[in-house]
Amino acid sequence: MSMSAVEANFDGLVGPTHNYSGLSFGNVASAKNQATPSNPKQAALQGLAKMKALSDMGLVQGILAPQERPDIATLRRLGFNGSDQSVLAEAARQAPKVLAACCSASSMWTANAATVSPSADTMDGKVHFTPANLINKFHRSIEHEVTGRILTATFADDNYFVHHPALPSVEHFGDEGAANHTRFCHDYAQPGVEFFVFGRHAFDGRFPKPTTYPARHTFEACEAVTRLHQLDSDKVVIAQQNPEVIDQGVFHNDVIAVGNRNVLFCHEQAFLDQQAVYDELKLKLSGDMRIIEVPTKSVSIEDAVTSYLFNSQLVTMPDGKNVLILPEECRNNPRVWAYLEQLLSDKQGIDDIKVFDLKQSMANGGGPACLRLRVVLTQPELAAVNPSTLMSDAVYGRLCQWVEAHYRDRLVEADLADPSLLVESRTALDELSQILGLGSVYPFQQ
Ligand SMILES: N=C(N)NCCC[C@H](NC(=O)CCC(=O)O)C(=O)O
Repeated sequence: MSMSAVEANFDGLVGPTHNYSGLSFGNVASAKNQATPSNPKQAALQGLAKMKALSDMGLVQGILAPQERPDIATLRRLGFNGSDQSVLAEAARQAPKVLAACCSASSMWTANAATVSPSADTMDGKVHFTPANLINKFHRSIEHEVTGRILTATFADDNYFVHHPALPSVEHFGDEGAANHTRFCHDYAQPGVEFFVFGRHAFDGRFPKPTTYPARHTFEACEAVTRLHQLDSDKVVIAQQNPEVIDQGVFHNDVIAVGNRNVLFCHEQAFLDQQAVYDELKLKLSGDMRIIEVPTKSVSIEDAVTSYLFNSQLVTMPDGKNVLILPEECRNNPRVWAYLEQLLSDKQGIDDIKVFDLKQSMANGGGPACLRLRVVLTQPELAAVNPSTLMSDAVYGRLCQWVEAHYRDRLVEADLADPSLLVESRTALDELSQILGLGSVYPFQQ
């Protein structure tokens, strides 16, 4: 049986409470931009413009809804009570940082929504999803339940899709999802090699770990997901990230490496035992595997972290050309830009680049690749996806209108306690769940 398959990108729509609260220790941009006023409207429109552009390039583009924020249900679990207004007011008075965490729009970075294994790789021939528990950061650890509901409403048909609950929410199984997962293949429809990257071992003290910043993702989480997704261990590579670069702000592997099909584009300091990682990938993929390694002398770790060169999307156009989708910060860094010009003229396997303005997301450490969850789908699987979640001219127009109608263009921390922001957000999300045909996925709708 021959079957064709495509890689779809499901981007997170930025929610109405997008703000800069400095919540992510180890993420340099998040710390640096704490207390800067944000522009949720611009953030959402920048994200939508990228989605529309990729859809116009002939790629399959999906949309994942944001979460309900402020998260009143979580604030109630933490002991705030009374009316929703008094929950907000008391949280703002007693614990403003907890309130900020319960207002983060961080679910926009859907590279952290889940790990996804295409049906060609799994024993039961279904697409498997495991939402990431994101246990290392409180504001992100409260995402996975609703993420699971949104994924289930998007990929609903259980003939094709399997949804697992998140791993146990303890640091031993810290799981950051697809930000630390890449799938290599020769053809999307054929079995591929799934590449999992972790920051530290939880149960084995023999291995190095970072000393300044946290390693969010564990080896044990990677192994658990490979079991849940029924992957063939001959087609799985699990590698440790270089702890020294985590300590320089590389909080996810997708800040230092990106891969697609048979191409791996990464920095020379990305992995702990770099050559062994390459060897195992080459052995398990078999056939042509292309590794484009960027040396420190061309691009330092600091330049990689500030420009987000590796947080690019590496996409294959319908004509087979490989294109890097980059944030504007790459063009603003002369060393990174010179490297990119060289890369294109060397013809090493990347044929073109496209640059996007994603400043609102970038200021919280989220580049083009953070904003998308990749889902490889066969034609029948694609036909089974909730059609309202797929980008089109009509959906784009409708969503831009929706953002214009409901979003503010300025938000500072003090605004998070504003009871009208809660009303605005719920009104917007209620309408959005209808536009995207999701049913009742939010706590306020239950
Ligand atoms: N690399 C990938 N795939 N994702 C980027 C996630 C950025 C996110 N930032 C934040 O959550 C900052 C929120 C704040 O500080 O307000 C994080 O650190 O988890």
